[in-house]
Amino acid sequence: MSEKLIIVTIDGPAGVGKSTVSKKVAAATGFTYLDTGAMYRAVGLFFQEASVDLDNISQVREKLDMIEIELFPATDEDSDVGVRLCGEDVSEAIRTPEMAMVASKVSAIPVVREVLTKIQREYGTRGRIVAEGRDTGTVVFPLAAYKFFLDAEPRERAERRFRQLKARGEEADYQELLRMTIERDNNDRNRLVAPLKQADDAVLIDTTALDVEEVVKQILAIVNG
Ligand SMILES: Nc1ncnc2c1ncn2[C@@H]1O[C@H](COP(=O)(O)OP(=O)(O)OP(=O)(O)O)[C@@H](O)[C@H]1O
Ligand SMILES: Nc1ccn([C@H]2C[C@H](O)[C@@H](COP(=O)(O)O)O2)c(=O)n1
Repeated sequence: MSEKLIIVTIDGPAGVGKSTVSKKVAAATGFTYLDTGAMYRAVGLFFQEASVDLDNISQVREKLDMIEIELFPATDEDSDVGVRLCGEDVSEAIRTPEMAMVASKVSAIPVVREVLTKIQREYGTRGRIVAEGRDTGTVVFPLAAYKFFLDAEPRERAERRFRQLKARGEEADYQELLRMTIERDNNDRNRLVAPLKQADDAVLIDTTALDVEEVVKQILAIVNG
């Protein structure tokens, strides 16, 4: 496969470190980072603000047709990618734990996945992409050159999110974060459409006892061959 078409996928459950690791891998390889979760979060915010009844598929379809999502690069390795929703910068609004739960709910709606997967694949045609999410290696880019599945114990992932929120000076309740992590895992793993699972040809990395740099090093050792 020509180098320009290479895609790297990094999937895994909530709070495992996908975004952090993907940004570092993208920076190290000069690839573009694609945060597919940000798209689901943006759709969740749009639906919440428009009071969309998620069980009303015709209303969901109608509102989906109105959505314009634009991702723009993070200002630095430690910040999240920016997102404009219908022209409005919602980069911070989509990053709350509550919005993560809304995103997890809307991501179970087939037509939402259909629309966002199409957009994600359009990004992929450019090649040299590090895509992270739940289904990037199983559904979005099944022919990706390198696939990784990051995992860690739920308590460790909730602890990581707790430390992340505290470092941002935000209020955080560990027990609530653990509950939300487990709920999101159940939603993402058990939904009928594009459930969270390791692609058969993905490299599994249990990050429970690894730090960020150790995970990035393992990935780059494979990608750089
Ligand atoms: N291997 C690791 N060891 C310790 N901390 C980690 C590790 N990987 C990531 N972290 C930290 O865990 C926190 C959550 O990471 P990140 O936001 O990248 O997770 P995520 O998988 O993208 O989560 P979500 O799917 O909920 O968006 C961050 O503060 C990050 O620095
Ligand atoms: N490829 C993806 C990415 C994300 N989702 C859903 C499931 C997550 O709980 C939610 C938020 O994602 P995050 O920003 O936490 O990675 O969006 C999905 O179904 N498929």
